[in-house]
Amino acid sequence: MHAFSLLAPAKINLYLEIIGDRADGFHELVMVLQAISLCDRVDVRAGSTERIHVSCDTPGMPPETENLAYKAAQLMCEQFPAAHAQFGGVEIAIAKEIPVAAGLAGGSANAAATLVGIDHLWQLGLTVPELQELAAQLGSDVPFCIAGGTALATGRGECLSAIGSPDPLSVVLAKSRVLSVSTAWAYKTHRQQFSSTYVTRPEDIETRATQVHSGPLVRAIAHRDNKQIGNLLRNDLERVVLPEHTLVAQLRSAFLEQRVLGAMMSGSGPTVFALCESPDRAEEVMQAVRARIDNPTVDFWIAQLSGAGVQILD
Ligand SMILES: C[C@@](CO)(OP(=O)(O)O)[C@H](O)COP(=O)(O)OP(=O)(O)OC[C@H]1O[C@@H](n2ccc(N)nc2=O)[C@H](O)[C@@H]1O
Ligand SMILES: Nc1ncnc2c1ncn2[C@@H]1O[C@H](COP(=O)(O)OP(=O)(O)O)[C@@H](O)[C@H]1O
Repeated sequence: MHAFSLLAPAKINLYLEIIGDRADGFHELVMVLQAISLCDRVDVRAGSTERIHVSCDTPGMPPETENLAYKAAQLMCEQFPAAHAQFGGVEIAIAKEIPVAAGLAGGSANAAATLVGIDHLWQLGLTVPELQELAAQLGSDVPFCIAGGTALATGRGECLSAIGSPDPLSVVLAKSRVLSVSTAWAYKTHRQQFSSTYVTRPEDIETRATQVHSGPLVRAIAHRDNKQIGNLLRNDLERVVLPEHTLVAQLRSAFLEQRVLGAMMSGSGPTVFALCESPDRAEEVMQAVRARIDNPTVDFWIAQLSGAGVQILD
């Protein structure tokens, strides 16, 4: 085959606790990451020349060589020069459904799909852990995007362990088109304001990760206790983003007024999500929040929690 089409799912964070600083300048995290059914489509095909080419149907994307999919292809060319020489360059076409810079890991998902697509195109037969190791060189969230589903993520987000999966609950997403939050800014501001609470001893970091792994949220997920899952959502970055961006805080409150299972900002935002028991309930909640917020810059989506990662389409 000279071409593969892949689905690249977005993620939400059900849990994001900032534990401390890392020597590499990043933050030590404990997260529960959850794939959702909102997907980009990534087409990867053999190129007619040696070069990498990335096209995308969405305006406002970074220059081609800054695209995370380009960086993923470049990494594969560097790591597998013989396959690159044998099969030539790659052409990548991205059809975006996942909003850009939303806290939903759209770019990371595109990079993960590119790694999987090139693995197939060049018949490398890489394992999931091998793909995840390459993915970690591209960004903290990229390893998760390879296999998706539900996972506990530690380190800077790249160390993954499997946990149970929740019911395929419905999720309403809301994001303003005019708001953007820099991930680097969010973490830096958190450090400036809250580093006095950071844990520094490696054994304490380990203990905290273990506590979350065997703790209430992971148990609620394993028992499919939807009410508890909603109650136990946590995102430490809300402490810096909500005071700065009142619309994010308003969306979160408007969802909670609808008595959803739970509502929270995803990642560094600005997307806010709400968990609902069914697609009908999600539709009802979306209509009510849209009317309540009455802001034409806010877009809404309905999706489902998903057990999938990057998928190759037939
Ligand atoms: C906040 C989260 C939560 O899932 O997601 P998004 O909001 O980006 O979707 C992630 O931690 C983002 O992951 P990702 O978007 O892959 O981040 P990276 O490119 O690796 O890092 C972007 C910047 O965020 C900061 N960063 C990221 C991860 C981490 N553990 N500590 C950090 O301090 C660093 O300043 C880094 O330069
Ligand atoms: N393929 C891509 N899709 C989306 N954004 C990308 C992509 N490649 C690079 N980016 C850049 O990555 C940044 C983060 O975007 P994205 O991955 O969508 O969100 P987030 O990191 O908030 O989850 C954006 O500012 C965008 O310029």
